[in-house]
Amino acid sequence: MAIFRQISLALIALIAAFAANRGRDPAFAFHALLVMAIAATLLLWEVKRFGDAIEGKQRPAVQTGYMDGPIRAGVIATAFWGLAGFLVGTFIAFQLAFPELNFDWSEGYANFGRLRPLHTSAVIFAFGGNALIATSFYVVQRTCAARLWGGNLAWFVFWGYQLFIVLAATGYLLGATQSKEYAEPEWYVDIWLTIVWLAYLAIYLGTLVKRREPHIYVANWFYLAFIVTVAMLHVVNNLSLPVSILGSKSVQVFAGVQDAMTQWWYGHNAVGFFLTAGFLGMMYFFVPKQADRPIYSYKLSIIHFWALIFLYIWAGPHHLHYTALPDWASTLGMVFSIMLWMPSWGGMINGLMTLEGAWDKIRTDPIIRMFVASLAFYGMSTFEGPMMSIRAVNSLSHYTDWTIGHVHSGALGWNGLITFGCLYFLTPRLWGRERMHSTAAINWHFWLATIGIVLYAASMWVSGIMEGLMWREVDDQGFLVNSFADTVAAKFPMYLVRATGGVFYLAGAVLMVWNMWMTIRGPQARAVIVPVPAE
Ligand code: HEM
Ligand code: HEM
Ligand SMILES: [Cu+2]
Repeated sequence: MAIFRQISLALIALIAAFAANRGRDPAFAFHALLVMAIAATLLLWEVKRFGDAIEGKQRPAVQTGYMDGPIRAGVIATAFWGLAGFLVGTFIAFQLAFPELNFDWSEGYANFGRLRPLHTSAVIFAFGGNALIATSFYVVQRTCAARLWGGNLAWFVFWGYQLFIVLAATGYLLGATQSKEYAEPEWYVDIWLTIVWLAYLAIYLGTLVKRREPHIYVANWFYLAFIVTVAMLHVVNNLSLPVSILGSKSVQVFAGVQDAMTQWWYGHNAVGFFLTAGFLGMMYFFVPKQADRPIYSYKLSIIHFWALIFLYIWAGPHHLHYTALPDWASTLGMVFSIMLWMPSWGGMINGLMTLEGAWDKIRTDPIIRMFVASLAFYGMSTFEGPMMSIRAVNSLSHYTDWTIGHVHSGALGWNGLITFGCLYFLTPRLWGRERMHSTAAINWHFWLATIGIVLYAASMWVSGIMEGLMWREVDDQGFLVNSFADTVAAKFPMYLVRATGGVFYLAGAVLMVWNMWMTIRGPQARAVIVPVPAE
């Protein structure tokens, strides 16, 4: 086996070296070099291990308890990419307020157009994705009373996913993009992600199959729906033909309005299954755990699960109102979006009511407070979304900052806060510490993040509705009153407020990373935590 691995690594390094030499554009050549360097390093490491094994230097792997190594790595990666993504978000927020920040010397690498997809991918896929993979590995083992299936395959998923992130991010900076929002990476990066994702699915299913608990806890349903659906969305939306096997550019197999519809079927369900179903999986495990209460209603969780899965898939056309899309499709998207309000609030109510009998914890436990605020923002953005999907409302909100505000009340409020709560839950447990280093710092983080979100959302509502109304304004002769540049100038104060919100949010995250660092460095808890078969 070892010799087989070494031969494969050597072959990969060789092919990558050839591709780097013949690559047609800088992004492709750089990525080939990167893959070559990684394969060569792994090869050296393999050879060294091989030598150590022969000399009998290797210690036997610890085979007790759960497989928590990749989860610890995932917790660190989540915090790291979170910081990177928020930092870039704050920087592009300042770029929108002060265009001079698009420096001449960084034109073509760090101008707004290149950094914006870097931000969206960093926060959604790197921060959110690592949080989902790490928590899902934690939850599936605890609720199935089984170690992860596939052994070191979990490490392959962790490192393979980080490689995907680095390929995507450096690709954007070097100008490789297929120009599909939230699906910018080019063909070879997509193929790599497909391989990693199928391994992730195999681990998850394998662990469920070998479970020692007869019952499959509902959190696993949500995680599984997320993994399966994202695989399907990713493959279909990225069907494209490379122009050359030695270049990054590719051409979509769909054209025109079919391409647009496929893209927003993907884009909307990335929200529905990546940013919602997966995060609901988190909610169903970590909220009851932290509150020390059973979930409010198991029946409700099953009903809203199936309703959510069935309705989300049809709502994509609300991103394409008033386009070449046929009216019936646009109406269909609108109707399903409005119906979607009910299962969304079903989830929120189930999470919030789990605190029944433990409401006092909102006052005393800052982690619970984060979960509650997160659910409140989930409720808010899933009320706003159905409203914005109504064609008449969308004719005002579309293309404006209202959409940006909607995105971030969901992203910063719901996804961000629940992830922070989970990181605070996991860090002491995974490193065998009694508790987080500083509870006061968690409290501060909560307030900094909340103020940041409020500044962000409020400024974008004002600026969005203002610019929407300014675009529509006509004089008594029917001529437009405002030029486009007028609306941009009018938005300046709101852009400042939004960027300030970003600084608050980022500051909270810095505090969290410090707190995690101090916890991990701190003394081991006296009573060593013994793994419990099923929680
Ligand atoms: C410090 C925190 C953050 C700041 C300051 C920030 C700022 C920004 C800015 C300035 C834009 C571009 C808006 C435009 O083009 O007009 C943007 C877009 C976006 N951000 Fe953030 N962001 C932050 C955190 C996040 C997080 C945590 C997520 C997701 C989990 C997120 C997801 C997105 C998405 C999806 C878009 C694209 C929106 C669209 O095209 O409609 N952001 N962000
Ligand atoms: C019932 C639930 C929801 C519905 C019906 C809904 C509906 C909508 C609508 C109508 C738009 C504006 C489309 C446009 O005018 O271009 C939109 C944009 C968006 N929403 Fe939601 N939303 C929901 C929940 C959420 C949540 C919870 C999040 C984040 C966690 C989210 C993230 C986004 C993003 C990222 C966009 C911007 C897409 C783009 O780049 O243009 N949505 N949503
Ligand atoms: Cu949508």
